[in-house]
Amino acid sequence: MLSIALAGKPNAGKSTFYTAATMADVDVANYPFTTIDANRGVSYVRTDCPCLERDERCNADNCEDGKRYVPIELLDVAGLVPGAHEGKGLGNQFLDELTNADVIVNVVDASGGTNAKGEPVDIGEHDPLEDIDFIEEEMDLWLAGIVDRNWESVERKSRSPDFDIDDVLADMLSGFGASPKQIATVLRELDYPEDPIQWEDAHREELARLVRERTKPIVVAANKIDVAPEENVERLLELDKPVIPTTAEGELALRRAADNGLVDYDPGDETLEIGDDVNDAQREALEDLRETMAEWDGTGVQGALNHAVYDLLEHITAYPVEDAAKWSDGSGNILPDAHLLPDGSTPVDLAYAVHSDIGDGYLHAVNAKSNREVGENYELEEGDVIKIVSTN
Ligand SMILES: Nc1nc2c(ncn2[C@@H]2O[C@H](COP(=O)(O)OP(=O)(O)OP(=O)(O)O)[C@@H](O)[C@H]2O)c(=O)[nH]1
Repeated sequence: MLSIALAGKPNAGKSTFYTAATMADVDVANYPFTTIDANRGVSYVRTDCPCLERDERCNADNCEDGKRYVPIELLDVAGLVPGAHEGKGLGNQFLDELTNADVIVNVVDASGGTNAKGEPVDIGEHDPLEDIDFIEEEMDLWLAGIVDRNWESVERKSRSPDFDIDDVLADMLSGFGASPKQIATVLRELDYPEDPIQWEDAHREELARLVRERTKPIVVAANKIDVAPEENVERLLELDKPVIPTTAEGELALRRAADNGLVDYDPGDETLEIGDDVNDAQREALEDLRETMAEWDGTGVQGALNHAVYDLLEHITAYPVEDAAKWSDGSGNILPDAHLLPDGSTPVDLAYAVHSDIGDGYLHAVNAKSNREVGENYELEEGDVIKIVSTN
């Protein structure tokens, strides 16, 4: 399962974001990994279910009237502070945890109510723009430290006649989630001496930066938009980086209210409907929230997760079925499964995602929307419904 890590300074709102995003509703509570442990849970990205193209909505557990929720893993990486790579705060432990993630949501307190160390201050007192870069810098320095500590071994290996720097670095950085292909791309971008003995610190630092950029893309959640000065949010949005305005507290309140039947709201909706059973104070709070959502296109919590998976990681959602006419599995369940796959994936990749042991049992695939057979090199599109025909 794809893994998204929430990172950011203490008090930025990570735990609130995490609690809201992993809050199981009735349908998803049966999911086996809903709570893995305190900081690791299941959340969802939202997409349009292909059942919207049919007369009837599907009966999948994770489809709410055509709003399809596809599981991902969410990690809450508690308070990272500047200097973490030198062991400040809880330091390296958290950086270690980030290595398990495919993509990072950097939760920033856009209200300026949290200072550089993560302590609460008056709203507007701290400039949130100062909080943007430090996660990248901490990760870069930390990774550069790992490269540095391993460099003697690279130098040693370079004396072997079949030394290949791509292989040695891919091996060293695989624990960070870097694939051999990514390492090869990074090395093409990097200007470096042939002989590892001649590498300087600047080469290793640049290597670390490029590897981090490729393997850990970051989206900023400009959080606390319900109280943030608008100007702060606007300045964050002007950055040359992906930024999604969020109110984690608003999302949490809405999920709880929806659970209690007080509002009609599904995660990712841009607005909410207030029911009749609310008291005056609740109505006022919900109306305020509705105004904030109207200004920023929703609470942004679902938007940040979606941006991480669909835009930064460039994934698509594909739906394997056994019956191409009914779009169902063998027991008649319509569109029972949804798989997130990297853009450019083929039916063969989907077959492997469904049955990792398919081996060479793959025969062919049918696009259930067009009812046509598609070749092995067909590139899957968002929302494709595919029947895979195999020998097993
Ligand atoms: N107004 C407002 N407050 C928020 C929002 N999100 C979180 N908060 C508040 O900010 C404070 C800190 O939130 P947490 O979720 O505990 O922050 P954290 O980043 O997990 O902090 P650590 O656990 O210390 O790393 C709490 O009082 C939250 O209620 C938001 O969207 N709006």
